[in-house]
Amino acid sequence: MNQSKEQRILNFVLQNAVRGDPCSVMDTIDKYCSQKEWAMNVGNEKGLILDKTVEEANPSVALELGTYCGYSAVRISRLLKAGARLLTVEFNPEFAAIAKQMIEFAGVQDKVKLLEGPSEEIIPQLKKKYEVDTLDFVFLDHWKDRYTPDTILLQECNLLRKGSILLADNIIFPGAPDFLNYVRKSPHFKCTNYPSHLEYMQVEDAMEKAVFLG
Ligand SMILES: CCCNc1ncnc2c1ncn2[C@@H]1O[C@H](/C=C/CNC(=O)c2cc(-c3ccc(F)cc3)cc(O)c2O)[C@H](C)[C@H]1O
Ligand SMILES: [Mg+2]
Repeated sequence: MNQSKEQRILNFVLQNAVRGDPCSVMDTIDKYCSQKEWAMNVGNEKGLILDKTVEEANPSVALELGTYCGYSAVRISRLLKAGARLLTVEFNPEFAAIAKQMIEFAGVQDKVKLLEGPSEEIIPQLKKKYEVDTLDFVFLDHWKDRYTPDTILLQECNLLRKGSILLADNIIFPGAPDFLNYVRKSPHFKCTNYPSHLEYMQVEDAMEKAVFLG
């Protein structure tokens, strides 16, 4: 059975990156996806915006929706302080298996908990099953039409506190128009837009930061 693109990306990392070195893993994925096969990792340009937002949040507990191959899970978790953790949610078993290997190869497995399943099922379990009080940082990078329902669900589950930082990828391309409308119109969020480019392409994209005001 021939390999998937995601399997080829993982194999390229296993053969070319430095085990235990998150930056080497990120750089190797970016090299493969810019030179050989495009893939929807957040990439290095928007990755820098992600880095700065994670550093601003300095989270004890972070959540990522849409693990895919684990690129942003590695990127986020490398910045976490001792004892801090990232919960990352992926419902496709093949991608979850690839991401798990990517996270372990990068050596960040002690900071990352990969939760396999749909976000709408997992979010309501975070408090009781995963011992979460509130989330300090949330990275939204899953199906774009799920950003809004999951943001509403996070509020309904009391998982956000005054100052919780949400960061959403792909505001322009593929776009998340209903999410943009929702957070910008909501009195409960203070929004900031960060223009950038689509990963590995010269196409406009942007990220949106939405700080929960309580
Ligand atoms: C209903 C279940 C919801 N709950 C869920 N619960 C758990 N996991 C979920 C849920 N919904 C989805 N996932 C997982 O997250 C991942 C999905 C990621 C989606 N990302 C994009 O679609 C995108 C496209 C482009 C793009 C740009 C230009 C192009 F030309 C083409 C594509 C660029 C980008 O940066 C992009 O992030 C993964 C594949 C999928 O299994
Ligand atoms: Mg994305």
